Amino acid sequence: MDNCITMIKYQGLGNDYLVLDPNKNRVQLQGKKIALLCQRGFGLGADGILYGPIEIDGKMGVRIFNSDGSEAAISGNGVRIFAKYLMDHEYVKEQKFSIQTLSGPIEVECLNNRATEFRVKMGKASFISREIPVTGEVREVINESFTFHNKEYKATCLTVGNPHCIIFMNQVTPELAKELGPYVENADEFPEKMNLQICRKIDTGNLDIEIWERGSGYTKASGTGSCAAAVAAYRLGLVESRVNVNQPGGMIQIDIKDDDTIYMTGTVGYVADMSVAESFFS
Ligand SMILES: N[C@@H](CCC[C@H](N)C(=O)O)C(=O)O
Repeated sequence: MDNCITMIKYQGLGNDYLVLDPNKNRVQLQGKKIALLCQRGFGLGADGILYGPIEIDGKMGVRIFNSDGSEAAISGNGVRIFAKYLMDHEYVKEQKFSIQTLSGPIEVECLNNRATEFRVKMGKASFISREIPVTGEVREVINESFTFHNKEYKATCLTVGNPHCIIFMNQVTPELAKELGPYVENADEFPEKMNLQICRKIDTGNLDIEIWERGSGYTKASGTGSCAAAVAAYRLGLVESRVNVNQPGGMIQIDIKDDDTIYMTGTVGYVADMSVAESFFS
């Protein structure tokens, strides 16, 4: 049998990631191999891969890859999952610590003794076109008309370390997210592509979203997507500063502070240790 590489699968509200620890496996990650590993037919199946702990800017960090092999600067569910991995494998012993990502340092706090719930300081959002990015003159992209798949939509775009497009609707369904998602993800107005959340306001404390992720497609949950939907709804005066974001995989709670700092609270779960054929990496 091939020499095996160990990977550990976790999920955050059904948004599943494989953790590959280079300190335990001598392997190099390549984009096309990531896509193969994440396939749910020929591979292990996952929405992405978390590669770490590695050093980023001199601190303990993680690199985040989508299932198509593209790299993301940040993943909300991914950060909670990686925080659990670090505690499960005794890289950290404190309840509060920081994880370095390509989007910068992310402060996490473990909320229980089983390391299955975390509160994460996700930083601040920006609606400024140049920072998201969205093409055209520099402006805040709020309730702006876009045409996707020959139909006009009002969309609010923002970055929470990665780019998000929020479209409020009276009804959200997986089918609509899957139909609209690829057009939004690859629209010419979004030079670094785009994550889409279609969003329905339930009341001033609850939203319902369906998700199409840049580089991963339809997923059951998104931490950054939850942050983006909550902040967009708050900016539009639709919700209070504490919002439960409901999605197919469960609920993520978002708190927006007076200084606009976003906090995300949500659960994570261990799934399995997996031995992977070395041929996946050669
Ligand atoms: N599921 C993640 C988002 C992962 C990154 C996203 N696909 C991107 O490319 O920006 C989350 O929980 O935030």
